[in-house]
Amino acid sequence: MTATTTAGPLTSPTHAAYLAGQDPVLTASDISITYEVDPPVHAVKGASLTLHRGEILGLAGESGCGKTTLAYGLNRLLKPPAILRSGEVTFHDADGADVDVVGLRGDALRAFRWDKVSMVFQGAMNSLNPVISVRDQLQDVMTTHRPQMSRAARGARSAELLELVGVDPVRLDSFAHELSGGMRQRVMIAMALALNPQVMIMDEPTTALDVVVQRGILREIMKLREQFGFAVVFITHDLPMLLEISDRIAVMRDGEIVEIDTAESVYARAQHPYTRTLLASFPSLTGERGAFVRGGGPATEEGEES
Ligand SMILES: Nc1ncnc2c1ncn2[C@@H]1O[C@H](COP(=O)(O)OP(=O)(O)OP(=O)(O)O)[C@@H](O)[C@H]1O
Repeated sequence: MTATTTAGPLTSPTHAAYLAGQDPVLTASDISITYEVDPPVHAVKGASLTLHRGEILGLAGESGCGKTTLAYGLNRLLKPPAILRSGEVTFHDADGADVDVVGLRGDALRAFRWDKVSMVFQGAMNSLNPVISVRDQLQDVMTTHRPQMSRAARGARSAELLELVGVDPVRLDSFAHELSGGMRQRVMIAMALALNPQVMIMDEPTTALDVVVQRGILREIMKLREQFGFAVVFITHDLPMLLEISDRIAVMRDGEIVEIDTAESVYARAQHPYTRTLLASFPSLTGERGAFVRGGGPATEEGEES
């Protein structure tokens, strides 16, 4: 299989066939982001991506290649010294409206974040507020974004959210230090799910966790995606993990997306030398792949990680 373009990321006819039936939910074109430090760091250079409704798009690449910066750009979370130098981001709402994300300001921007596109940040499990209970942290999201919701409805939704992510609602009264790392991360995912977003951006959501806990959480994310149909941008340097969970994979190097294809094509016929180097750097890929997460088995229960 040969590359279809000389400029832009490498891709394949398999990818073109995959795209045929897809409905975009988020389109980013020609995104360039610079950290205005001395000397400036051009962290993202003309990256374009389309995320489709309900798909898991993996964003792979070594540490420092610009994955987090691009994700922040998609969700308008960049802070100085980061500057979006060029590019457009369009959110294609399920109600049919196209939203110019770069142009959003004030209340419209606050309403967009969490409501339409939510994010699970790198190291998020350590960003739970230590002096506020899980209940209050979950309810905070609803009080801010759904002020019309009754107290009873917020309470019921908080319990439901914990159940959805595989945490016993008895934990609503817990504080962060009383929870395992896996449980904390599940709570962060519950917060990101709270408003039924159409897109979730997950930046290394399981990297700090041991492998069994990691697997349990990945299975939960895939199950929730099936159930609610949100799309996911899943960011990690762990390419084998992405091969298991993603529909498509974009490979980023030095601020550019160098290859984008279906997970199957990346695994079987990676075209870019950098993608091949990344694949070769994971010896585990020579063995069985995907059996654990995709192959089912019981979802991880709370007790498994305590
Ligand atoms: N606040 C900052 N000021 C200056 N440069 C920065 C800043 N934050 C990130 N960078 C630089 O921008 C580039 C991209 O960083 P980014 O964190 O987006 O990469 P990444 O692929 O997400 O890596 P990691 O997985 O380690 O987070 C790197 O060269 C990084 O050093």
